[in-house]
This record gives sequence, structure tokens and C-alpha cells, in this order.
Amino acid sequence: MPNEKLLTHFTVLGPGGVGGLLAGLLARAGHDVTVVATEPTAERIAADGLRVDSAAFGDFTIEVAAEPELTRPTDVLIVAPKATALQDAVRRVAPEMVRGALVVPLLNGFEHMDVLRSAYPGAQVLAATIWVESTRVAPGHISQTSPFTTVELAAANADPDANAAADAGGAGPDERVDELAAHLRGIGFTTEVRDDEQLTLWQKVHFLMPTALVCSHAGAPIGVVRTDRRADLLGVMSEVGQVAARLGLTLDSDRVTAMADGIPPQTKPSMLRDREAGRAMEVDALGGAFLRAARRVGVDVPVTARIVADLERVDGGSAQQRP
Ligand SMILES: NC(=O)C1=CN([C@@H]2O[C@H](COP(=O)(O)OP(=O)(O)OC[C@H]3O[C@@H](n4cnc5c(N)ncnc54)[C@H](OP(=O)(O)O)[C@@H]3O)[C@@H](O)[C@H]2O)C=CC1
Ligand SMILES: CC(C)(CO)C(=O)C(=O)O
Repeated sequence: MPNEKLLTHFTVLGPGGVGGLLAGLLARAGHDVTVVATEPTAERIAADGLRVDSAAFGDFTIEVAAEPELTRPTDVLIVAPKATALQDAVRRVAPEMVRGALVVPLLNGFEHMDVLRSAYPGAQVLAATIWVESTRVAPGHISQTSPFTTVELAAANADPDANAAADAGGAGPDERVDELAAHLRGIGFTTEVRDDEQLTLWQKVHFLMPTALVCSHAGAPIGVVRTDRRADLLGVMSEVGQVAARLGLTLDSDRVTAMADGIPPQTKPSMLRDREAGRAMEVDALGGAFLRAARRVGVDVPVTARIVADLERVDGGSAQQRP
């Protein structure tokens, strides 16, 4: 059993579908939690608390400290804005507040890893993925709807300071990651600690890229696209597998196809919800990043390229309507 005293202060940057759910659950379990949010959302949460309506965890409202900029050091920074807001969000947490901390991004995609490692050189930035359907229905109000609630942490340690601390008899990086996993299990998530950062990120991309892109393109949930747009779904999935293979990663298409066929038909990827609400979509952070990776390794990905180009046009069109 890990020493539970290593991690005492949890900060969640971006308390939306993912971040608000985790902040609420951690606070409900008695942890010291601060959320860092845009000014109006921070004010709202500080006044009214976080409201969570959850199929998996029950319905509750809980008080949580909320501020627009982090004002005291933290042990764990969970990073969960949309990729489109990441640069601005990161400015709300100064590097000295996370020196020696675990930084745990739950964004989909993979390019955020470099952004966070250069923003927080003194922290241990873990690769992590979350499998959940959770939606911010209003500021500070979260609706979680999926039967699946899993977090994967990849403990590959890139922080020489953390290694030095472990060598000197301090808390090693793996010990803290194990403790974090125990806390996540404690609040009800299925949690796995793995050691392959790239494989962990790309296994999520293998599922997410086809479902998010095709559902958002079709304007329909998974139950519709897995029959009506099956060729596109499997086409994107196969292209992700080919690019990953060039990167030396073996992805399991049968497993991910079975997942896409097995999840509840009404499941909507968060990108589709953004499209429906006229918000910026993570087209570049997901599709664009994937096309850049494909170009780097010299793999043609025509199905994904076509869908990404269409979604960029849609996103550009709605950008003109946004205030
Ligand atoms: N939703 C889901 O089910 C899943 C999402 N993901 C991934 O998780 C990430 C987060 O998605 P999701 O939770 O859906 O996103 P949401 O849009 O629900 O939440 C984003 C949160 O970030 C806040 N925010 C926006 N701009 C800033 C800023 N500049 N500074 C601080 N906070 C800011 C928003 O504030 P405000 O409330 O004021 O708008 C909101 O609370 C994405 O990368 C997504 O792909 C992964 C798995 C599942
Ligand atoms: C597709 C899903 C729900 C899987 O976790 C997801 O990651 C997202 O909506 O962004």
C-alpha cells in the first residue's frame, strides 16, 4: 500500500466534463482540491460548488475551492481544458506551483505532452488517458453518462530531479504514481499504471480518432455511424494503425473495433458535443496532429485527411459565428 501522505493537494485545471468530474469526486472523498478555471466559472464554483450528475458515481453537489490562477503549490495538477484552450489555461498555473509535482493531462491526442513538458520543466508530466463520457452542461455542472470510467497512467519517468530524489531516499516517481492510482481507484475509477507512454496515448487515439472524427462529421452518435459510416470508421482506424506501426507501436484493430461496436449506441464523443454547441472542435489537436505524424513517417491517410478537411471547414464556419 503506498504512503498516502505523498500527495495531499490536488489541483484541476479546467473543471469541465472530465476535470469537473474528477474534482468533484476527489473533493467528495475528502481530498484537498482546488479547481482553476476561467474567471466566471471560478466565481460560480466558489459560490455554488460543483454539481455532478453521474450514472456511475451518483448525483451530488460538493464545495470546492476555485480560483482563476493557482495561488498555492500543488502535489498533483490534473490538466483538462480542451486542447483549443490549453495555452491560455497553462498561464493560470505558474511553474513554481508545480515544481516536483505530478502533472496529469487527460486531453485526447498527444501533442499536449510537449506543451506541458516545456511549460513545467520542474514537474513530472505523466502520459494519461481517460475513458469516460462526461459533459459540462453549464459552468460547474457535470453530467457523466458512460458505463465505462477508466484512467490509464503511463509512469515512464522523464524527470531527472525525481530520479535523483528517489536515489537519495526520497519519494520515487513510481511511488507517487502508484499513490495517485490508488486515489483514483478510491474515488471509483478503474485505474491502470502502465510503462509505455506512446502506446498508452496511441491506443486511445486508435479508438478516439475514428469515433470522434466520424461522429462529428456525421453529426450523429456512435450507434448511427458504426452502421451508416462503417467504411469511414474502419478506414480511419486502419490508418491510425498504419501510422502507429511506423512508430514501432502495435495496435489491436479487432479489440478497438469490438469496443466501438460494444459501447452504448447513444455515446457521443466530446468533439461531437462541441460541434452541436457551435464551440471550437479539437480538430487540429486530434486530426491535425495525426496528419502531421502521418506525414513525418511517410504514410498516406486519405480517409482521415478528407474528414479532417471537412471538419476544418465546419469549424472555420462556426468560428465566424462565435462572439
Ligand atoms: N468529455 C469527455 O467525455 C472526454 C473528454 N476527453 C478529453 O478531455 C479534454 C477535456 O474535455 P472536456 O472535459 O470534454 O472539456 P469541457 O469543454 O467540458 O471542459 C473544459 C473546461 O476547461 C475550462 N476552460 C476553458 N478555457 C480555459 C482556460 N483558458 N483556463 C482554464 N480553464 C479553461 C472550461 O471552462 P468553462 O466551464 O468556463 O467553459 C471547462 O470547464 C479534451 O481534450 C477531451 O478531448 C477525454 C475523454 C472523455
Ligand atoms: C469517445 C470518448 C467518450 C471515450 O472516452 C472520448 O474520449 C471523448 O468523448 O472524447
